[in-house]
Order: sequence, then structure tokens, then C-alpha cells
Amino acid sequence: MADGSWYDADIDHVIISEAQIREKTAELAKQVSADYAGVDGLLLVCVLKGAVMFMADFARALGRHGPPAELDFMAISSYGQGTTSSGVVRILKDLDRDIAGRHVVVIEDIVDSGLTLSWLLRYLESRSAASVEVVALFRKPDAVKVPVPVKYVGFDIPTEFVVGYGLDFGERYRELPYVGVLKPEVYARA
Ligand SMILES: O=P(O)(O)OC[C@H]1O[C@H](OP(=O)(O)OP(=O)(O)O)[C@H](O)[C@@H]1O
Ligand SMILES: Nc1nc2[nH]cnc2c(=O)[nH]1
Ligand SMILES: [Mg+2]
Repeated sequence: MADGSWYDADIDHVIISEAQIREKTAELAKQVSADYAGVDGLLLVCVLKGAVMFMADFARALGRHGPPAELDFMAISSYGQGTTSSGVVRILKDLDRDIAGRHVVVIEDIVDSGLTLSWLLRYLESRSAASVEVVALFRKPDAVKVPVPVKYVGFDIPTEFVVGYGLDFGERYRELPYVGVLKPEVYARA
């Protein structure tokens, strides 16, 4: 449907295309680059697994402009296998280094209820970062349960469960290059 890949049979419709993601990522990287000009060693923190694609593309886009950045990864999970947040956040992998005094930019794929991010921001601030801001590629403004300060937002999308570009359903569909909504029968057979 979208580009002829075998997953397309499961996709009802595309919400954001690969080209739109590419364009927006470049735009966000330019904004961050301008705002952090002069900062040496910005620390990008990727929230695994969902943000893995966005981190890779965003970091490369930032690399065209600077400032120089380091990359670190946290794995936290609040969704389990389903489509609603449990609200219980588990750290599966912590940061490798101390972030005290560092300028941190959190790279997130999506802000839905806001539960994951509000937990993460509290966690990072408790570790004495000099500053913490968030870049989120997608946000569902009508789904937010806990308001979180997200300085850089790519796309506001409707309150629907989406997959692709890092976002999974039962660990599948993360490798889709676009973001879309699954056909109802996919949930029925899960
Ligand atoms: O705003 P919220 O309602 O908290 O939802 C957003 C979070 O949910 C997803 O992660 P998930 O817990 O599914 O883990 P994953 O990234 O490994 O898929 C997504 O990647 C965000 O981190
Ligand atoms: N795959 C996926 N994970 C999410 N986590 C929070 N919202 C979503 C969503 O819409 N899709
Ligand atoms: Mg998930």
C-alpha cells in the first residue's frame, strides 16, 4: 500500500510518510543546532526501543550542523505487549555515564499519555543535568494524561495507536519507514 513492502498488507492507512519524517527531522535538527550553538558535548539520550530510528536519523541530521554531540541510550518500558500504557515504568537499561552538569536532549519517538516522559524527566533531573529538553517526533495532544514540557515536537497526530519508524505492536512493525495505523483484523489475530 505505502511502498510495496510485505508489511503493507497489515497497514490500514499511512499517517506520516517517510519523506515527511525526513523533512521534519532535518528541521528539528536545525532548530536544536541553533539553540545549542556553542555547547560542547551535547548529550543525546535515546529512549529505546521506540526512538531508535529517530535517534539515528536525528543524530545524523544534527551532525551536519553541530554542535558536537555524544549519544547515550536508556531502555525503559511501560507498554508491555498491548496498546495502552501500564503507567509502570521499568528501567531495562540505564545510562552509561554520569550526566551531572551536562546539557541533555532526550530523543523520543512519541508522547502519548506522557507517563513515560514525565517519569524520565524526573529521573534525569534527579541526576543533576545542567539542562534537559525533549525532542519528540510525534505527540498525541488529546491523549496526554500528564502534561510534559516538550520543547521540540515533530507532528501532532490523532489519538490512535500507530506503528512504524520504531513504534511496535507486539515488537513488530518497528522497521517500517513510515508511520501508519494497523487494520482492525491485525488486532483480532494477535
Ligand atoms: O506517553 P506514553 O503513554 O508513556 O507513551 C510513550 C512511550 O511508549 C512507547 O514506549 P514503550 O513503553 O512501548 O516501549 P518501546 O519503546 O520499547 O516500544 C514509546 O516509545 C514511548 O516511549
Ligand atoms: N507502537 C506504539 N507505541 C506507543 N506508545 C505510546 N503510544 C504509542 C502508539 O501509538 N504506538
Ligand atoms: Mg512499544
